[in-house]
Amino acid sequence: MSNKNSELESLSLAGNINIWSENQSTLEEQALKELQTFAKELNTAEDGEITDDNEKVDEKEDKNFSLNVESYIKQQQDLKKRQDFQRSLANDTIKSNNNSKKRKVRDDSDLEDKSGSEYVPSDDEDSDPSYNYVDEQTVITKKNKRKECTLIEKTIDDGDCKSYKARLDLYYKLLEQEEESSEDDSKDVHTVQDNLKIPYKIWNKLYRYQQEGVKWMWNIHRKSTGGLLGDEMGLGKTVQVIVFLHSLHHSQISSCHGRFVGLGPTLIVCPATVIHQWVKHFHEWAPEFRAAVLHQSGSYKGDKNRLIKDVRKTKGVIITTYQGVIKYEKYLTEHEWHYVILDEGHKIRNPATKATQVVKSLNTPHRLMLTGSPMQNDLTELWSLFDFTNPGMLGDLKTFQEHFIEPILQGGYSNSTYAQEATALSVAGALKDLIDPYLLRRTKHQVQRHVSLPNKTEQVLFCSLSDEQKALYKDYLLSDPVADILGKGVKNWSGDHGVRAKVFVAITKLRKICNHPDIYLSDGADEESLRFDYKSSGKMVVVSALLKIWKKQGHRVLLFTQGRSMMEVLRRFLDRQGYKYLKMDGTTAIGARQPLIEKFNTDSSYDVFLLTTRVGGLGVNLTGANRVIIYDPDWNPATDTQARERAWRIGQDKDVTIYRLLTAGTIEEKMYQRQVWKQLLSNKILLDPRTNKFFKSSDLFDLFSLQENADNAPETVNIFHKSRVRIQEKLKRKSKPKRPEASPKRRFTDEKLLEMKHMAHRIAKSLSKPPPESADRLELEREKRRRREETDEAKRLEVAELRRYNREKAGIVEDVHANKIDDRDALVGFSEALEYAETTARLHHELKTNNKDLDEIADEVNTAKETVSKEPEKLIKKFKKRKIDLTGKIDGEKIEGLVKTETKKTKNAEKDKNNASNKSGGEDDFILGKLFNKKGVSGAIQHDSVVQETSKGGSLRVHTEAQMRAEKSLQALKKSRLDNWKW
Ligand SMILES: Nc1ncnc2c1ncn2[C@@H]1O[C@H](COP(=O)(O)OP(=O)(O)OP(=O)(O)O)[C@@H](O)[C@H]1O
Repeated sequence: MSNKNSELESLSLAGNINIWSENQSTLEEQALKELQTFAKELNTAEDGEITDDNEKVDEKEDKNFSLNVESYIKQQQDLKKRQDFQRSLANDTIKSNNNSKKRKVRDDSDLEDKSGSEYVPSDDEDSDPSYNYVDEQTVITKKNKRKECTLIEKTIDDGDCKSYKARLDLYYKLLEQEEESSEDDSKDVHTVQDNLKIPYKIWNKLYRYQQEGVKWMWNIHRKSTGGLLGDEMGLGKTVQVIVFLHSLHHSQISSCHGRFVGLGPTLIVCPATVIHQWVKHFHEWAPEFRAAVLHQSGSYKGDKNRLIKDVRKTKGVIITTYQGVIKYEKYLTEHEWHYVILDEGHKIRNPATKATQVVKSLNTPHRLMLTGSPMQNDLTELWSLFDFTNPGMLGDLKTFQEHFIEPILQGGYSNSTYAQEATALSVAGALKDLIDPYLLRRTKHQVQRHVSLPNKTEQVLFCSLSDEQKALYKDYLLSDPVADILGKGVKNWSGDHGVRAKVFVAITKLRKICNHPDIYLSDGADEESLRFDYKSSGKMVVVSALLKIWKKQGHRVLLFTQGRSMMEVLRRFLDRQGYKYLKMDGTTAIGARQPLIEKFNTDSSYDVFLLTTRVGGLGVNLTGANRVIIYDPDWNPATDTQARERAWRIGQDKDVTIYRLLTAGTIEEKMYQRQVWKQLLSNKILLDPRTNKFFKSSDLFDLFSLQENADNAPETVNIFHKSRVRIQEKLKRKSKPKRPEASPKRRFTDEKLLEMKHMAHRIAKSLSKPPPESADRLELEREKRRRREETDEAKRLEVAELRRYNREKAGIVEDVHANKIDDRDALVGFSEALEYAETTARLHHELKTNNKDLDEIADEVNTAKETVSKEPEKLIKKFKKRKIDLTGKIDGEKIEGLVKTETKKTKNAEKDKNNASNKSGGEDDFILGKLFNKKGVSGAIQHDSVVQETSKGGSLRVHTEAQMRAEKSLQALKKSRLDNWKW
């Protein structure tokens, strides 16, 4: 049921929603009945509480996937041979499967989720694998236990002691060989703050910010507190933690009054999908550690309590899931752990769940949490996370709610008063200061210079409803259940379970219609009669177009959807269209997940990986793809963000494009708007307390409406007009060139313009002193030589000045190019300045390289001046046509690139990169153009620029009163800490 609860909670978070309803018990009962059916059919919950039955089936499946220990040892010794064999086997199997396609289609019908339990999001990680189709080559059903999973290989953990020892022997042997052949002294260690020792060969493999991360963990270790490593997804949190643990082990420092020397027994809790990824990382980064999986998919098949004791004795690491801590609570809580580490720690964001309570009760002096999305829906979640890492630091929940959450929320609404806004700013600032020492968060943008990730573009595409969808949507809005919700008088609907259930059911129906009308129609109907034609869904038409183009361009795609029935529709579509794909959702056995991921990453013949957002979107590395489609939005922004980050992370070398699909004018737009609101709230605490407020409070009428003109102007595009993608305008401009309308806004002051012109003149003058009229050829040569002999330093200064100047101009030109500057004077000003600068820079270069003599140069400078004064319009046109980027490049060329000798080396690299990014940008434009033209996309916005908007400094004034309020909040917190002292 917690799936439903989280949905309902999200709904209730949707602002000040007021509805009117009478207690109509029949409808309520009906709604509750539907909910119960959903829960039964779904069989799992958000926090993954699974039934024993599920675990049994899971165990069975996982056993089937396990390789035995002996074969594992052999496998390690002769890995390459086996891989070759498997590759040939793969080819054979693919061939044979192609032949038996017809048979497979018949099997697939067995696999259909007949329950109709969707559209409840399948957010679980350990769902019932009562059927399980690992991929198109591997089909396992309850009825038909046929299995062709020999292709799948999984990392074996160290649960089984024999296999651990065998792995260690092999590792030490390899190490010995390596040390013999290497001239380096690999025993050299790097020392952090006097006593934490890390072998250089590991330390040097870390990126600079990762080294900082290790230092930060060491600092909080020494302070005996906990902390939250909140780096953005894919920056290597797992790696940093493993290196830190390894260095503790290596340093053999005694801690906790001698109870632990080096690293003591450690417990890692993570989502099921990534347990084997952890093992893999341990084997790679700290092979000495015994990393044992406490889960059915682990190699240890005996009594789990024995395993725990055994691993503790060898000071090893136990890796388990959030369900695992519940299941083995008794065993886990009776021991002391040196470290407890929660991966994807936001899983305990709900303070009331069992998993949260159990992990908080574990006995340990050191708690670390890893999550790329520390705050997802609201501030209570942040409290819950810090209540684990630093118990009591944020006081009790009630005090925190009253003194922090309330004032921050109040100031976040667009209809809040100035005083509320100022108070929110102060309180958010105070909260940020409080948590800062215990939260280390680096964004990809911040560490870009270290990791050099490729470009990423992320756009939200607003798709039209098909006629059939539109008719169904309208019908449903006019139906009795919706009339009932909207019609009568319950004000505080979110507190009324009956009404909440009804709202939930109604929203679910609307979401189904948006995804595919047949999913909605299949509720209770005979599915066989439905065709699931892709053309019946506006979004699927867009998916079809995107996949077609990407296939041609050689891009590989992650296709995420929320629920299993939509996944099934997409799967049929991929089958019919002949795409080669893999598939992973809650029904995929845990042990099969990591091998599937590896398979997709390494076998480029797969076009698409079809995933449910919550299972495939969390923690895994899917860099084999460079295109991502998020088919339907989640209420929780972090779920979608996590999904998109699977491809754009360390290890990705291609530019990544992400499209989030929304059906214009419908409930999906409202969901996206809620996402943005939550994201901004999270930014307020984690990034910048001055984050803009923008959101109006929505009401139920707003949720249950259809914006009829959405095909022309989706509401969201209007709200975030600044982030609009102007493809349509570009297209229009292409067909009919138009002079841009003059903007009343002047972007540059007269002084600025004058300054720009003077600067250009000065540069021009200094570079092109005309030769004396009477000078003969010899005189000229002498003059040239004399100038050449000017000190290099002086020349360098000139060049530096030019570069600085040009960089400034490039920014301006970009603004003009993006139509942000339309003022004619400003245009003339900057065109003049740029023309001078460009001409003179070129001439300067030619002067240096002796390509021209001074006479010619003087002539050219004069011509340039004349052009500027006579034909400003021509110049404007010229510069407006040219592509400029902020790094100072025009048409992909650096202006300062004219000074070739100095920039040659970097120039090539820059140019390549630039070409690549232009290429991908061009491809995106091309695709958007196609979609806008024919495929029913009515608008697009840049997602990142929507969520990164922060308010301009001057709009918020911090009042003394607001500061006093923040002070009061802190006092209340201190008092609460004293009252509940536990840290
Ligand atoms: N220093 C490094 N050198 C080489 N590869 C690295 C390094 N750091 C991280 N990686 C690789 O980058 C990828 C992402 O790392 P990891 O899974 O630890 O990220 P994460 O921050 O935990 O992501 P998420 O939040 O999505 O779980 C992995 O494939 C990992 O092996």
